[in-house]
Amino acid sequence: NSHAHALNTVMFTVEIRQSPIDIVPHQASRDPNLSQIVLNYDRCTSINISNNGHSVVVEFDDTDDRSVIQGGPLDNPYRLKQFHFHWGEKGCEGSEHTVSGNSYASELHLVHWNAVKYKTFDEAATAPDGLAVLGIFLDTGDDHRWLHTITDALYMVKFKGSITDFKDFNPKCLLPSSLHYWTYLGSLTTPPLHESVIWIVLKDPITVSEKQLGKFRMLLFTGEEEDQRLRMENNFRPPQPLKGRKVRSSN
Ligand SMILES: Cc1cc(=S)c(O)co1
Ligand SMILES: [Zn+2]
Repeated sequence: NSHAHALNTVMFTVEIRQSPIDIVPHQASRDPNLSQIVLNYDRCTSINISNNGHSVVVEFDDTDDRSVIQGGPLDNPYRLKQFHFHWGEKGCEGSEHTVSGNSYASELHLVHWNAVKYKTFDEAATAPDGLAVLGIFLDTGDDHRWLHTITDALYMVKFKGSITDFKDFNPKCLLPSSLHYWTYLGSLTTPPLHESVIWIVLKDPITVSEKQLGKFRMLLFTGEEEDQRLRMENNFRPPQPLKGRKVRSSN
């Protein structure tokens, strides 16, 4: 009898540019050719806020170049698609990138995609120069005067799969005073971990209060219909091997 030979080829992806990483400032090379980054968010259109079971996400209208990031390591403008956060269960950890081994309480990711070279976000998300993610550290201290707009809406997206309108929010209010940054080539930090991200991590954190951060920890990983309720916390990936990559520093 004939043997059915299944041609099951096993595919291995070689992971050489994974994120996040530990950033060691004095090992980063100051690159005079690195211009400042420019954020043109004034005409941004926020649409909704949702809980996707990994984080809380605010999405934007990315059908044209109304809100883009450019300059720095980027060859062309990248369109703002969404922003989301990563956080811990207590103040001392929660960020994804670390600085000389030190974590911040949380990290905000503003996700942009290269609409000049690629037709859709999904196509860009698998290309080596497809995405540009701006990372901003959150430190704990005083209340952040604008973050309450987001934390006041979190009760509406407590459960995985929940979504609600979230209009007229401009994330420019979440930026620190300085746009000095580190940049390196990396990946998404959640599955499918595509190696498609040009990372731009701001050196200066913003400050938010423990009370405001605590509201993120009331979110759930689980859906309303599930009997198990799992608090959404520690949704951060630990630092990954640098594998010889160079981190550059803006002036
Ligand atoms: C697209 C995207 C980017 C990041 S950094 C994330 O955590 C999830 O999805
Ligand atoms: Zn992220």
